[in-house]
Amino acid sequence: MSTAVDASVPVAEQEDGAANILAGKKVAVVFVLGGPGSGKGTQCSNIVEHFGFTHLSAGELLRSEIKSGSENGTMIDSIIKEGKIVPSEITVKLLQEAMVKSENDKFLIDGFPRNQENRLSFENVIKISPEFVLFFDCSEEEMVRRLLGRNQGRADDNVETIRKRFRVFEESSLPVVQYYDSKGKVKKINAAKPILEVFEDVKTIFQSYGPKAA
Ligand SMILES: Nc1ncnc2c1ncn2[C@@H]1O[C@H](COP(=O)(O)OP(=O)(O)OP(=O)(O)O)[C@@H](O)[C@H]1O
Ligand SMILES: Nc1ccn([C@@H]2O[C@H](COP(=O)(O)O)[C@@H](O)[C@H]2O)c(=O)n1
Ligand SMILES: [Mg+2]
Repeated sequence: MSTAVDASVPVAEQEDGAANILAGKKVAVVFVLGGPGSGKGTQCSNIVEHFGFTHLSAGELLRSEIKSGSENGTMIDSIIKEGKIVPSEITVKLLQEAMVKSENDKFLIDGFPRNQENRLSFENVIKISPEFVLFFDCSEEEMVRRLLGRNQGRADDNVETIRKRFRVFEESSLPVVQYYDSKGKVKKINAAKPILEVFEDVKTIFQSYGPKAA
């Protein structure tokens, strides 16, 4: 049975970068951003393995919602195929449910916030400030090559939708990165290098979180 979500739970610690409380539990959040195909999911898997975070991909949660046959599934499906951004209340609710259900107290939130509406909705509902924002920087040319070679059967990995996703990334997601940069919270990674080299740089950033518990 899933735990009920109570958005009215008081949040005791709200300072920037501090651990916060979700449903009575102190949790730390890292937002993982970068263009489509920059390697967010790939590196999150490595971070989970080495540093014991729970990986929550907003895109995966939305794709699961489609597969579950939920009442919002058809709407989410058409938005994803258009490369657009799903209304924040849906995505934030899915993230909140996943966080409340998890036993972990440290989360990588991948592909979120995708726009300022996402950011404000998370701030207002979940009331947690990220420890930092991990930003994967990669050229569009390289990202297209990766997406077209991904072969995971994703409905949005086609040339037409990829073009739209890049436009949304530039117009809606980069301003979020700039917002967090102005707060000194962005840790930028050169994501154009091979996977293991990118992870060497990622490891340096996560060192203070210590190894995964045995
Ligand atoms: N540094 C890298 N060098 C070469 N290929 C990579 C690298 N990182 C990831 N890839 C490959 O590129 C593809 C996209 O990677 P991944 O799914 O991690 O990207 P993403 O940022 O999560 O994309 P999306 O936003 O579309 O979910 C995958 O096939 C992955 O194996
Ligand atoms: N915050 C988000 C995240 C994702 N989406 C939609 O899902 C698509 C796939 O996301 P990935 O991170 O897995 O690439 C994305 O293009 C959006 O359509 C969203 O709406 N909001
Ligand atoms: Mg991904």
